[in-house]
Amino acid sequence: MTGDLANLESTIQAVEAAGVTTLHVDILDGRFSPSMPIGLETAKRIREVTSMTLDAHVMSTDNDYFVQEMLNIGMDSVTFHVEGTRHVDRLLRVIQRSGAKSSLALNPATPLNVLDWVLPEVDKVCLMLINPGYATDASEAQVPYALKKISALRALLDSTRSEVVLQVDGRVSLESVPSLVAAGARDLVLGSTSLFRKGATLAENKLLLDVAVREGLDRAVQVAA
Ligand SMILES: O=C(CO)[C@H](O)[C@H](O)COP(=O)(O)O
Repeated sequence: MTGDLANLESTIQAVEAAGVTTLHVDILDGRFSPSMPIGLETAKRIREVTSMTLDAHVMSTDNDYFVQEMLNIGMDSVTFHVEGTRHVDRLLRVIQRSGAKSSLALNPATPLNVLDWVLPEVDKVCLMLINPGYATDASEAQVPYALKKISALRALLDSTRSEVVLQVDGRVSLESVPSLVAAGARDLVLGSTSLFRKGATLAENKLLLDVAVREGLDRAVQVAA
């Protein structure tokens, strides 16, 4: 949703040329939160024009419907929010049966204990660091407890030797990447303040991001030692 929505195909090509391998596709229904950047037909076209891995992030009040649509389109992984999903366990199984990777997203204020019973059932957890759907609202800032929440989930995953991927989404800025990675994030959704940061090309931003990730991983090793 932070790419050039009027020139999506060329934006996708530029992202791929910069060396990014996964495209995060934000699907909002305008009701879960008040924005609707990409419709189903656009999502289908994205699948047709790229062979990149597609990571669909469904933010809707009707997850049964939108998750199934994402699977029909051929998304490689599908994330949905626990908030507003009546049958979380069942929907995870629908995704697993399709062969796609399953992922749960948590709004900033949602406690980690909603994961208690389903953590072994997911491939990935997406921690929202802003309120979902408000990426184009400049006043929407990363929540101040982002690092604490990431560290808490990292500790939980490490304590059970879990291989569930810890993704973070929302104002993942070039400056914050080392701290986010050091805290335990391993999958970064790169938007307006990182890959699409103004004043530099996508390729330049990607190179800087690679350095920032390395710094974060080094810091994580130092803390563990
Ligand atoms: O899920 C999202 C919004 O709901 C976006 O993926 C996310 O906000 C990325 O945008 P930015 O990095 O610019 O905040």
